[in-house]
Amino acid sequence: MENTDTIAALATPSGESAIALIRVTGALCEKIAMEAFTLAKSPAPRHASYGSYRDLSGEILDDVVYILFRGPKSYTGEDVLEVSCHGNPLIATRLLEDLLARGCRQSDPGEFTRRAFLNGRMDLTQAEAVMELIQARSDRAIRVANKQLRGNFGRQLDELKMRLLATVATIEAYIDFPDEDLPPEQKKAEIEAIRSVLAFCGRIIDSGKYAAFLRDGVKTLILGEPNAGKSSLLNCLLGFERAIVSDEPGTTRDFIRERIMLDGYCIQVMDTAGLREAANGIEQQGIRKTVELTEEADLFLLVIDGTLPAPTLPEEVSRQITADNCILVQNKADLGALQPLPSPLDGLRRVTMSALSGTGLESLKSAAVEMIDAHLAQDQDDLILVNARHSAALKELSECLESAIRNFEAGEPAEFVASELRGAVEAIGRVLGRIDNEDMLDVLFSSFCIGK
Ligand SMILES: Nc1nc2c(c(=O)[nH]1)N(C=O)[C@@H](CNc1ccc(C(=O)N[C@@H](CCC(=O)O)C(=O)O)cc1)CN2
Ligand SMILES: Nc1nc2c(ncn2[C@@H]2O[C@H](COP(=O)(O)OP(=O)(O)OP(=O)(O)O)[C@@H](O)[C@H]2O)c(=O)[nH]1
Ligand SMILES: [Mg+2]
Repeated sequence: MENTDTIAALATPSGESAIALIRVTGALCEKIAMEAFTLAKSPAPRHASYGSYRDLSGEILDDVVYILFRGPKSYTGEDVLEVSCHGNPLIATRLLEDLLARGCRQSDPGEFTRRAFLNGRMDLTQAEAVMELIQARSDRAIRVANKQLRGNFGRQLDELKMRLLATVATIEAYIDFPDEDLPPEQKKAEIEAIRSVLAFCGRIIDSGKYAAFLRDGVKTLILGEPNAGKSSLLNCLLGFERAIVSDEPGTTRDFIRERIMLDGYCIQVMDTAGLREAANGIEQQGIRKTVELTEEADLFLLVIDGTLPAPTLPEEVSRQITADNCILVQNKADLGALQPLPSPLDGLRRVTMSALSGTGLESLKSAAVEMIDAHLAQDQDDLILVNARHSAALKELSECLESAIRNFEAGEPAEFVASELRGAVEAIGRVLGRIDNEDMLDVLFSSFCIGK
């Protein structure tokens, strides 16, 4: 086996805490446990024991709880020793130093999970899900990462692989009989089968957009004329006074970004400079930035002062707005009679509210969640946290499949089509982690925390 050395790391954040956990994995675990806890025989596997940890000089460092997992029934698939000490960073550091003195090496980032992967405990999509889970910023992101950690994506890819291999088998069965061709009916069915794999692949690639929502939050831009109450709305959504509010038009110049949670979604809300033509100098720069931001926004909250005639939006902005991605917030409803809406604004979903008093805020929140559910989020059940590595491999896979379909239809030799499909099967294998490239693993696992 390539990983024979024993590695150790603090698995909990450094700093004062109730308990700190140090994890060790590799061949030395059992020996270390017996020596540090002065045991006559090996501790029962997967059994929590209380004991005094003595360093190499025999001094007691702390009274701890420890567990020895015997490989392969452990997180990494090798022997694992976990030591929970009192959560003083000085104690944890001394324990770790003693483990190093006993022959362990400080682990690299992600090295425990890398070993779990290399020892066949999980495929690469599951290893990636571990990191997604740790970094998830919303309940929904956690739910999706958890599914992926349980092997959801891997199973879907396996299914695609089986379907392609079935087609390869059918095609190859005819290679041995040069005088016989695949019957046209069957050829059609096989091409259909490849097409359905291709479509599935396309859906996974497309869901990358939603994966980005889960990772970074739905990018939501608060837009509108100066003084409409955009900054008041931001403050109202956040529940604290984040942005400066004043009755002077042109108050907000630089955009302000904050995160909120709405029904398990992470929302990245941005308050922007009010749009108007008369502006100059710094305000004009702020407006240019607002227009730039509209290009990458997922959702718009268009705020208007409901008591004034509705504004006309700059063309670059109105181009980005549709009934599927924009909520019209008719603000200042507390001031009484609201002006009628001109077209095309009357086609937008509308919420009447007062950012000053908070009336209508709940309707705005539910309208936003409904819009995300209906138009932005898709296929939530089978969702995958698509990353750049997956997209690249899936695009390669799609190209193999497209080319196989083309050549199959053009009547190219069966061997040729079959070999292209085998190429596609290999591309699936690469997503799962059957890879020939250590460097790629280095890059992937280096983004993990130490001790994970
Ligand atoms: N103390 C502790 N808590 C932890 C972890 C850990 O490593 N240690 N984990 C680390 O991320 C997560 C849990 N993941 C784990 C995954 C597999 C095994 C394990 O021992 N698997 C064995 C036995 C399975 C069984 O008994 O059903 C196996 O798969 O063979 C342990 C933890 C979160 N909490
Ligand atoms: N009555 C009433 N006043 C409001 C409401 N919302 C905002 N205002 C007032 O409208 C003025 C402008 O509010 P802001 O939130 O600063 O407006 P803005 O859209 O951010 O303005 P700029 O940053 O200049 O583009 C302030 O005096 C607010 O107190 C509301 O719902 N009702
Ligand atoms: Mg403002």
